Amino acid sequence: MPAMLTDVFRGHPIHLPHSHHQPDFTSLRELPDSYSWTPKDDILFAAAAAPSPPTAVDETIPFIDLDHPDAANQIGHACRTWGAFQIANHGVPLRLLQDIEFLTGSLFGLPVQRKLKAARSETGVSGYGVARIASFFNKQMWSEGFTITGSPLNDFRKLWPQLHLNYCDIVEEYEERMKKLASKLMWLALSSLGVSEEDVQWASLNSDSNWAQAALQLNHYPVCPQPDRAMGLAAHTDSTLLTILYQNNTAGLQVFRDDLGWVTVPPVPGSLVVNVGDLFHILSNGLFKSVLHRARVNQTRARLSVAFLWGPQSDIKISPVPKLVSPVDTPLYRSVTWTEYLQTKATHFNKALSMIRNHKEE
Ligand SMILES: C=C1C[C@]23C[C@@]1(O)CC[C@H]2[C@@]12CCC[C@@](C)(C(=O)O1)[C@H]2[C@@H]3C(=O)O
Ligand SMILES: O=C(O)CCC(=O)C(=O)O
Ligand SMILES: [Fe+2]
Repeated sequence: MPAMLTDVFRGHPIHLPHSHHQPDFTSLRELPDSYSWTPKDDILFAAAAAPSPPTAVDETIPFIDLDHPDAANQIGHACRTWGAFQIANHGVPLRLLQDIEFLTGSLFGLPVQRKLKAARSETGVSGYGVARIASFFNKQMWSEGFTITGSPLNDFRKLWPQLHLNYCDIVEEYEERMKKLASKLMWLALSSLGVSEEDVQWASLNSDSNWAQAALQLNHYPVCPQPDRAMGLAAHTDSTLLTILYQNNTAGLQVFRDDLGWVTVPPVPGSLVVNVGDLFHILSNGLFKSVLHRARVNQTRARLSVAFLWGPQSDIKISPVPKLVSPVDTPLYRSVTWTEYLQTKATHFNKALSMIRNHKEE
């Protein structure tokens, strides 16, 4: 049995530079110093868009209708240029999106003491706590999270002694739908590069995606007294093949483009955001860009998001598709399993990709 996502951080306990306790966000009228970010705490904190012509002001990630006959090429283009896009006609029922949003709101609305009953351990993946990347920053993020890997039954029983089974059903249905959608999106994106199932042996063995696994990350960004100085979730790329993100009707997600700076992804009710993760960047031999993104907060509305983080089972080695590597070149990256990559990231954070890059012989 290959190691599961649940075990990846056994040897990589999280060490937070600040107090481990979640504050009671609702009682704070002023941003405590430990939550006040400056460019010193994150070099890209204030990276504004470069002065640009007026037409570029509203530029944001592409919005793609999956029923459009040219959807595959549009997805491929978005993966190469932005590393992110939004989708409509994705087939996930609106009712299910509303259910997962309700579940998320209800979870974070519980009293802190109850949430802490399901606190994530230092070496664990699942449960309530701050994002794992918190250990790489001196300042704290204005958010709380809940990660689900495998069955949420044990944790949910602690959170909702009465209603946990209903909530487990919602998570199960959501993950089922997301798995199918993620696999569809991956093949659409690869087909735009002329890559088909025969070219990716490990993925084509099983058409029902039994080679994949996922984590669900629920995020809550409470209303913030001084949003300009706060950071909801600091800039990062996801380690996944693909991440499918649902955001409630409150802006906050931003993606980074070298030429544009931070660009806001406007919430479009009923649509989903798709991010290219580091493993897809590796698989595509660097053609698809894993998108640097972050979440900002605001003064009037709490924000919720649900990220479906999707990648291969832990025994699968990901390496650049041979078809995408020129015969005279070496592949850009060495092969790596998701577990190995997550462990590299747990130590080296945003340098993880460069750690597994093949460097040209001089
Ligand atoms: C599968 C995973 C991806 C993730 C680490 C994790 O084991 C579970 C949580 C995921 C998450 C969600 C918030 C942002 C992120 C960088 C983090 O700290 O935890 C991602 C991780 C990732 O993609 O590397
Ligand atoms: O809340 C968001 O919009 C981003 C969340 C995110 O990036 C993540 O959970 O990995
Ligand atoms: Fe993310």
